[in-house]
Amino acid sequence: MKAVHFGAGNIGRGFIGALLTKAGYHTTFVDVNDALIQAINDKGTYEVQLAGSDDSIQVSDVSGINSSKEKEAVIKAITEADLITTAVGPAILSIIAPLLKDGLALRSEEVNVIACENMIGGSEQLKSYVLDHADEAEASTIQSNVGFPNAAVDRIVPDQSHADLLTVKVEPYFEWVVETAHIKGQEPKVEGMTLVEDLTPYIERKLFTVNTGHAAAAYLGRYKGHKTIKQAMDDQDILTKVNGALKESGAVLIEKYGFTPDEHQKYIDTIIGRFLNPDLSDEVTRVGRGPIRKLGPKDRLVRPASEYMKWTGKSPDYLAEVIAAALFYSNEADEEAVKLEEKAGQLGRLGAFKEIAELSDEAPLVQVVEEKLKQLA
Ligand SMILES: NC(=O)C1=CN([C@@H]2O[C@H](COP(=O)(O)OP(=O)(O)OC[C@H]3O[C@@H](n4cnc5c(N)ncnc54)[C@H](O)[C@@H]3O)[C@@H](O)[C@H]2O)C=CC1
Ligand SMILES: O=P(O)(O)OC[C@H]1O[C@](O)(CO)[C@@H](O)[C@@H]1O
Repeated sequence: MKAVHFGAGNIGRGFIGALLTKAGYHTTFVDVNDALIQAINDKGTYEVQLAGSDDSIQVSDVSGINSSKEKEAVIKAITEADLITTAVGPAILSIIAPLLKDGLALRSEEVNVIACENMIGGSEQLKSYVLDHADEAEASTIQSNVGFPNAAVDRIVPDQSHADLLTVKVEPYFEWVVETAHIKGQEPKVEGMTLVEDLTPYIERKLFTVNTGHAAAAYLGRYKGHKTIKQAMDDQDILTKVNGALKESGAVLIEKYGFTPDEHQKYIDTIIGRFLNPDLSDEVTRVGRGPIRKLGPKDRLVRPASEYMKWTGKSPDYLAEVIAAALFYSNEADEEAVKLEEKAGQLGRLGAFKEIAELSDEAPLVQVVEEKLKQLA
């Protein structure tokens, strides 16, 4: 069996690629990072270290293609693949779409494309980008043959620094949930992949707990000058606020999806334990990366804060403080952080927030964030 995986980064090598290989797939990584691709092809194997133990997994039977240099090779790999996955980041899905379209349009057999990104509806979004580049005949072929099932992926994989470029250290915990609704042909059989009929409760619980809590630690931590998530979480004031933010997002999840308060609290506690893992050094700048995306209307901060107001009628004080801290976020190495600062310079922080979160002056959340901005200023 052959898999093509776009993005040989942290999640690509440390999570999806490792599971695909274990399930018996030869995995071809497609990436634009030449050093990574060369190393994959030179070695044909890499190590995944499990944080907190001496255990590691040797991932073999892998190869790589540099998509900026070898487009025809990528197209060929797509036409031969039994499964296609991505972990490139939400903003890159539109960039890989034209090449993906070229390969998918040549297929006569069914295949599934699973976007493993931190976003709701990632695979469907990728499908729409792919179809944007297809003519009528290509679109018809792709609609008939290609499934784009949505997925949720959860495993903390920090940025890496090892003597071997390919080695990747991951937390032992992982969850990969794929929705069956849009699968074409046979369901993929990958140990560690859970198939569900309705992904919504899984993706929302994950995005609005793991990612909301992580973002809270990152933005509050950065605001107070902490370097890593662990350092931020060891600050009692931040720990209290992260728990507060998760109580607010949790209240919505419990109402909407019927999780019991006890089971949801256990889920939160497990996640807090994961953030405190002493064997993973995760920089607040990695977790806070892309603040404009993270302040978007459907993402991990604004969506739960707005829904908390709607479902409980109460003020989302903790989430609003995290949003305010995010509006103070600064990192000159992060393109979105630079843009956010420019926008805040032009419109003021509240103005920038309204534009990014697509909220009007009258939106109740805007008023709460305004108060929190005054307190942080
Ligand atoms: N790192 C983590 O703990 C987790 C990350 N995710 C999600 O997984 C996705 C990937 O994240 P990471 O692996 O952390 O990022 P990463 O930055 O380590 O990996 C992304 C890879 O995509 C490659 N890439 C960029 N442009 C490309 C293009 N045009 N074609 C092919 N490859 C391209 C990059 O060179 C890089 O190797 C994101 O959506 C992230 O939200 C989800 C769960 C956990
Ligand atoms: O990958 P993103 O969406 O930029 O956000 C970082 C977040 O994603 C993760 O990498 C994995 O869920 C978390 O570590 C963190 O919450």
